[in-house]
Amino acid sequence: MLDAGPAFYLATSAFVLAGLSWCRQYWDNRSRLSVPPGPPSLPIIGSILSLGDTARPWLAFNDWRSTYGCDIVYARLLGKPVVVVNSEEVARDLFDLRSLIYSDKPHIDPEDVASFAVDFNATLMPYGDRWRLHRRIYHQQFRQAVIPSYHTGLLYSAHKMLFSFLQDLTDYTSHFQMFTFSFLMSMTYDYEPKDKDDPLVRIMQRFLELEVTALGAGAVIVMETFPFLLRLPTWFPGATFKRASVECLKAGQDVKEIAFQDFKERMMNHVTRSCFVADSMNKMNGFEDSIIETAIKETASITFGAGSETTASTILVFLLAMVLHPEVQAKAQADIDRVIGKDRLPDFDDRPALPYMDAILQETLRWYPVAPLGVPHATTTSDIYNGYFIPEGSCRVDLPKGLAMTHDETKYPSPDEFRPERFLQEDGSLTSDIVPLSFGWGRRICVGRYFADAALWIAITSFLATFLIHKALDEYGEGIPVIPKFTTGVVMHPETFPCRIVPRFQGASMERLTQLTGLGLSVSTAYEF
Ligand code: HEM
Repeated sequence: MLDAGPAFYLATSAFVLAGLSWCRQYWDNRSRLSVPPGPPSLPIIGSILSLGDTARPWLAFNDWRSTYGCDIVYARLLGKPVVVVNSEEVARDLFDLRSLIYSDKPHIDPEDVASFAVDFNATLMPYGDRWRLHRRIYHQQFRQAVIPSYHTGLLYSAHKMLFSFLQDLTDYTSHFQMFTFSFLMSMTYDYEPKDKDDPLVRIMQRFLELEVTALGAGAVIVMETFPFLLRLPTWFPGATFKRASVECLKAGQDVKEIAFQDFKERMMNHVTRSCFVADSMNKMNGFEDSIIETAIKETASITFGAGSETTASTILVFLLAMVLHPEVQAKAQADIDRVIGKDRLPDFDDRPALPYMDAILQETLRWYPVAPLGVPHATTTSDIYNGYFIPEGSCRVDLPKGLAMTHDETKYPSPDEFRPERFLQEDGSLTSDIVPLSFGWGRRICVGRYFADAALWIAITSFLATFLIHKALDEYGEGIPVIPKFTTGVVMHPETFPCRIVPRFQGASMERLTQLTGLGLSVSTAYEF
């Protein structure tokens, strides 16, 4: 090789020079390139004034798309660079095709107590080895192929939800919440919560509340990505925030340890069945390897937070759509009666024969995505996209899928209307559009999406098979109008609305439901509220 001669050295030098010249040109271009268009920026506050309703930033993000005529918009918000991705095409290009650059998450200041409180949450975890291990554990348990193994458990939780409705036809929010608590706790720890006050549920909820509303996921995302949201309102003074951080740290310990230790004790006594923790510990040798055991403990503790509010909120959106659209409800119930009849309840085997129910589910996810901003991604290096410079590191890349993507008029005409038909072909079969938009993108796409899909389908189909929902009546017997209003936050849901839920069939009773479910449930074993 050393004797390769002048030709070799000349070729090598030419190659190196060409490389250097390319790099030079690249850096020169980069320094000349501008960031994507966006709202005017003032010193210190950046573009906050252009946001309008700061509690619903996705509305402004969506407007910026037409104002700046671009699907990718750049803004500085109180010193933080934010790149807003406003179309499916750009999201696919960046998050799917350039996932190596766009899979990080906004970094939480390590000095902050909050960073310890939520550092085991995969949703917020920096892109790296720890996240990869967590993702592998989730993937093993939630990949599409294993979802049928959860069907029996999901069906059981859905049937319990029906019993709860028969007991109390008014408290629909609690029934949907309890449905999610039931399937998440039994799927994760083989633990069946007795009621909303169940001690393990309370521990999980306490952490979730602190994480979402007081501190963690919600506030950290808000703090890191939309700090203007924190600075504007007066109800979030610094002292409260510090106290909440410490509380969240303690709650985070509880959420990891208590349910896991409870599970281990039951396992020692050989009274546990297959579930997320049991299967992961067995498959990955968690009993021998403390790093694996810790990762399983952490991943398990997050399933409740990641899956409960998102799923229950989506079912509430469905309920709102049904009260506003009796014609959709009637069509779905006619389908259910035709396929299933009245002598049994829906099962997962019925799903292929009920495309209209799937269309309702897809339309629900599209109409009001419950996580309209998704969870922000961050770039690990700078990038050039379509001639625009995307800054490195601290750049937060947001996903306002709430409106820009799921309400894209070219793809979904009259996007504010609830029309399940948009997901059906002329012959009544489903289109290939499955709205993955609600579940994120690329390597960080929601790892529980197939599981959530199964849970949502069985919940809404079982509900429509058994109950009717109407407008509530005023004192004159007139229907009370329902005006949709939504909470704000990282996960949002419809505010409580008046409605009247009634059993579909005469003679619907606990006994009849016991017969139909075949699970031996009775008044005494249904949830108590
Ligand atoms: C309707 C229900 C659900 C919705 C709308 C939803 C939505 C999302 C979204 C938007 C993300 C962020 C994706 C991104 O960063 O691009 C996410 C991440 C995640 N979700 Fe879900 N989710 C749902 C249910 C669930 C369930 C049932 C589970 C688990 C049992 C789950 C577990 C997770 C986890 C672990 C992540 C973090 C993934 C990662 O960063 O690698 N989700 N979800």
